[in-house]
Amino acid sequence: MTSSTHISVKDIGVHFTLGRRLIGKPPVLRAVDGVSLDIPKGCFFGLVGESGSGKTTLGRAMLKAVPITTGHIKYDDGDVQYDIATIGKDELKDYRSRAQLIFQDPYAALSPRMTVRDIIAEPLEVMGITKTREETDNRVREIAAKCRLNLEHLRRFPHAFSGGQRQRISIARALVCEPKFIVADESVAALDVSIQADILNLLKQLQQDMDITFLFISHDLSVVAHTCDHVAVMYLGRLVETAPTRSLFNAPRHPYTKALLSAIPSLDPDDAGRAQRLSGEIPSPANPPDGCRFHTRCPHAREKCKIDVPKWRQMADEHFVSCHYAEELAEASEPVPAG
Ligand SMILES: Nc1ncnc2c1ncn2[C@@H]1O[C@H](COP(=O)(O)OP(=O)(O)OP(=O)(O)O)[C@@H](O)[C@H]1O
Repeated sequence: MTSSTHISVKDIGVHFTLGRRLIGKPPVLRAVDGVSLDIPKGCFFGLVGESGSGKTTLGRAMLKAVPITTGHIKYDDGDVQYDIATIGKDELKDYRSRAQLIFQDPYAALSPRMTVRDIIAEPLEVMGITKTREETDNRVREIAAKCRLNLEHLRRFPHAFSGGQRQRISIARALVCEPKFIVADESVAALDVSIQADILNLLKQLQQDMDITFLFISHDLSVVAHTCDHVAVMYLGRLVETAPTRSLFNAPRHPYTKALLSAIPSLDPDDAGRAQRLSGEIPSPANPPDGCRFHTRCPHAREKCKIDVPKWRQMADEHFVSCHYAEELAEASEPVPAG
């Protein structure tokens, strides 16, 4: 972990035990299975993959919101250093004020019986960050203004607001304690495209103004292209590729990344026939394929892919991939313009 690394994830596993068995061990679902990655300070770091690939579970592990089965997560914001996997109760309380989650669904996340002022103020009060009502109100007004909410909004209840406005309330609540690290889980997925752009711009602005490190989870690569500095691609509990956004979009190395990129709708009619559609469903993480986990859906899979787990290899500056045939396949890739 270098001094500019904010979060360093080393070989993290999150395993869920499924049901009970009278005889023998119950089945185990490895939602995250040996993931390592570094998120630099101030980075807007994207995590992408299909539904069920383990993105939410990995994000929650970084917030210590799910039990971590194996590995370590080193957190260093310059003031404190913690290992999130083994963090104690008192340190966890402090960590909760430094690391926050922005939820996917702005409709479900906000209590309908609380005013917007109280929704935003709650984390300050729960963590004991402010001592007087005046102090709390000042902090609430300050963050509300940054999130483009006005004083009139603060007196109302969430049902009076549109999806985009509710997401701004969720963001204000997540940022009121001035966190250093944010996990934004599909934070724009439930919104109309025009509102999505508005919220993404707001998140980027806040990230720069407040010097926050972001883990931005999305299944939508077109959103990631315009927002993130660096991207990790996840498949069935493991990372298959990580790279700076431009490098990932211009020279994708893993067949899974290529398939995700080619599924982005293009305005160019000449591109219509080029999509390498992903065939089949993602297998269950309770019973993953041997060898390369993607081999059952990979158009380039060979015998080796069914047997040997591919090594994590560096292909270019900060560009890593786990595919036996990444060099060969790279030559056949079609660049996709990044944002
Ligand atoms: N508490 C749990 N108990 C058992 N299995 C779980 C639990 N939480 C998640 N899973 C399983 O772990 C796997 C990964 O789920 P996860 O939600 O992390 O994926 P995801 O990539 O974020 O997908 P989505 O975009 O649909 O949220 C899935 O198979 C899911 O069913």
